[in-house]
Amino acid sequence: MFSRVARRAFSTTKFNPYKVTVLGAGGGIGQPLSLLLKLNHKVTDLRLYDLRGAKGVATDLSHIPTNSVVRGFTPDEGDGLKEALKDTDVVLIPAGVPRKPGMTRDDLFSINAGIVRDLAAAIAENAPNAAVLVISNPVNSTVPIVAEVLKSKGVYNPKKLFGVTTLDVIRASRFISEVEGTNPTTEKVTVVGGHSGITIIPLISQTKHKLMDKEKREALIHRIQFGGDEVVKAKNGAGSATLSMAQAGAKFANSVLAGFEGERDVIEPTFVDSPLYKSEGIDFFASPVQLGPRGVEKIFPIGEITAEEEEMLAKCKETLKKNIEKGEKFVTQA
Ligand SMILES: NC(=O)C1=CN([C@@H]2O[C@H](COP(=O)(O)OP(=O)(O)OC[C@H]3O[C@@H](n4cnc5c(N)ncnc54)[C@H](O)[C@@H]3O)[C@@H](O)[C@H]2O)C=CC1
Ligand SMILES: O=C([O-])CC(=O)C(=O)O
Repeated sequence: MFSRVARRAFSTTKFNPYKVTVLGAGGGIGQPLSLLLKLNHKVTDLRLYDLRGAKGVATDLSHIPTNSVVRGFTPDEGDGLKEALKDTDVVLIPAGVPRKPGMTRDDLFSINAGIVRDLAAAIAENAPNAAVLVISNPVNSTVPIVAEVLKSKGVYNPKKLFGVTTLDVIRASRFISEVEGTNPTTEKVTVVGGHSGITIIPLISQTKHKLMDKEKREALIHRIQFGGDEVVKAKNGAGSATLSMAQAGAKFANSVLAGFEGERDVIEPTFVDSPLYKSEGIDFFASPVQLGPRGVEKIFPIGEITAEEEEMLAKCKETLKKNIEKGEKFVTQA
């Protein structure tokens, strides 16, 4: 028997029927990300796809008594990719290879570009209205690849394509709290630009710690920019960030769903098709974005920054432009 309170809670709980698909669900990020999505009450239909292992992960997660049905798909039985994508609302893509020590994210391009291109083509065909959240590196290039594929199929909606840069944002909160001895859960740092090394720009001048001394600030910025390397080095050949990335990906997906649900003031920095520096040939840029029922509602400019940050921005733009063009050309000049 339910108690009166429990019965009331049960009868008034509203479940929104969102379908979410993870491509690369059997991997280091895919598995914990799928677990976190299984725990998200906004998700009712969770589809997990991978070249291998997705069925086992799905069966395992299916025993958790949350509101979603979870199914696993692989290419060996029927058209698994098609079934995983059919009319889904949100697709997260952590498919692809991770770094080993000594590699840059750009070194992953030769393998991951083709993986992401082919998955984008399947999305265009089976879920043209889905929000696409790209995790696979190098994000600065894989997001433009997805855009070009969707354009070539006539289904590109710039309001629904996102490069997930949330890991930079959560790292920034954590690292600044370590430096300042504060509570990481209340630290907010706006991180703009892209997702690799010097293209990652944490705007410390816009935090409550803007008076931090120069040496401390420079070390903090460097740690945020190269936080990924810290994990790659510690894992010593076994891959890159997976658990913190799963948390970041699940957080961002939850914000996209909150936007779909019409929640107000859902703002997340993310790498999107952006007007901010288009006149300089930079088609994509990460800055705070308001999320809503149609995806991107509003892209905020980066606001007032210091001369030091202006310098970082100039360097970021140079690299970002090349990374974006590399991705675009991979599709358009194929
Ligand atoms: N955006 C970000 O902040 C971050 C991005 N990453 C990137 O995420 C990607 C995945 O990293 P991990 O999960 O650690 O790698 P992983 O190797 O553990 O998992 C990747 C999974 O993708 C699957 N896969 C490969 N090709 C596929 C295809 N065509 N279709 C479906 N699945 C496919 C593999 O079978 C594997 O299970 C890497 O490119 C990594 O650099 C990693 C951390 C942070
Ligand atoms: O460093 C990597 O290769 C993975 C990644 O993008 C990150 O941890 O930020």
